[in-house]
Amino acid sequence: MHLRIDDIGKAWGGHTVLDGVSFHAGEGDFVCLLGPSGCGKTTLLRIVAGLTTPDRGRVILDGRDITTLPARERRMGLVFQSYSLFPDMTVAANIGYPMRLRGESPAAIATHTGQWLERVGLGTLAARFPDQLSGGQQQRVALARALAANPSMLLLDEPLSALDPAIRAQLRGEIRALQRSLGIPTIMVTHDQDEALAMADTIVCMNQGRIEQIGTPRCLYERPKTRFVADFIGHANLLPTAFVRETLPAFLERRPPGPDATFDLCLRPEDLVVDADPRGEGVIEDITFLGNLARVNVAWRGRRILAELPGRSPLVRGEAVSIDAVRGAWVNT
Ligand SMILES: Nc1ncnc2c1ncn2[C@@H]1O[C@H](COP(=O)(O)OP(=O)(O)OP(=O)(O)O)[C@@H](O)[C@H]1O
Repeated sequence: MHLRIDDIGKAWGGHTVLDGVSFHAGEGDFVCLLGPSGCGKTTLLRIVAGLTTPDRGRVILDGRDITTLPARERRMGLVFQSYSLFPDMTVAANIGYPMRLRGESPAAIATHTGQWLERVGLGTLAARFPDQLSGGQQQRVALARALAANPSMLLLDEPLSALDPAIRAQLRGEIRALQRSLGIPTIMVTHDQDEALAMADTIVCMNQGRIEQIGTPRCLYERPKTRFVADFIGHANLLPTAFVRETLPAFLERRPPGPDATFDLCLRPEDLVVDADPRGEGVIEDITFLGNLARVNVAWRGRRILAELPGRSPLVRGEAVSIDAVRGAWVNT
């Protein structure tokens, strides 16, 4: 299966929500639509699902234009933030529901339901009702129900955001492992950058209805193209070129910015080297010991820099330091 989104536009009541959005999801890809609240992620997912009609552009699945195809004919598995299970059906009946719709025999439904229950780790809970399950268990049921319909794609809208952090982290891994074993192309909406970095093969980073950048998690973190991406994914210390020229001349010589544009240097907290130095121009404002690393705020010529230093840093608050950068990315502003 291969999905191509081509130049999608959508407005609600004269307000543009999506403006020329294009990307593709290949065989087995896990794509995250990442961006702040209101940037159009859910609208885009609903357009893929066939629940919202775009004003312009096309949705192409395996070479076939499905832009106007009704949702029920698209065979897409959907999981939303709210669990949306049938409250008066047991776990087994919820999972078996799409198979019943397809007219499978009771024996086949029982066998397949059992297999799905095992796959999502709920083998012992088949007879329970949704209100007797934790949030994480309910999302596993929702996932199994979506997959039991044998969908061509899996579409997930903030499936983990109602769960507490420990379950969330565990389910991230489980969803990814299941998705990989099935090889089913998946699009997940999230506003959580950690979730996108941990789960995605490809991140589509959106801002105000447009795509800012598409790439692997590593690419977006290491080489953000815009200020928005640098700020939205991870922590970014953004330094204007003139400031870099004065403070990090050796770095500037090694890694000059490109021509004919305005650039800031994006330094991630772990890109910095901070050393005790009585003649240094930085001052440690604050230091937090985190076991395997120390997080420090440094006042540096009127700026505030966040650095993460490996190991058990001997630096103390108020100490003078010198600052250097081991790597960094130039970001167009
Ligand atoms: N059915 C609708 N009618 C009118 N406006 C809508 C409708 N659906 C979405 N919008 C508006 O479109 C914009 C984008 O909404 P959308 O839900 O796609 O964003 P989002 O990035 O998923 O945000 P969130 O993470 O908050 O859900 C918002 O301003 C929203 O109010």
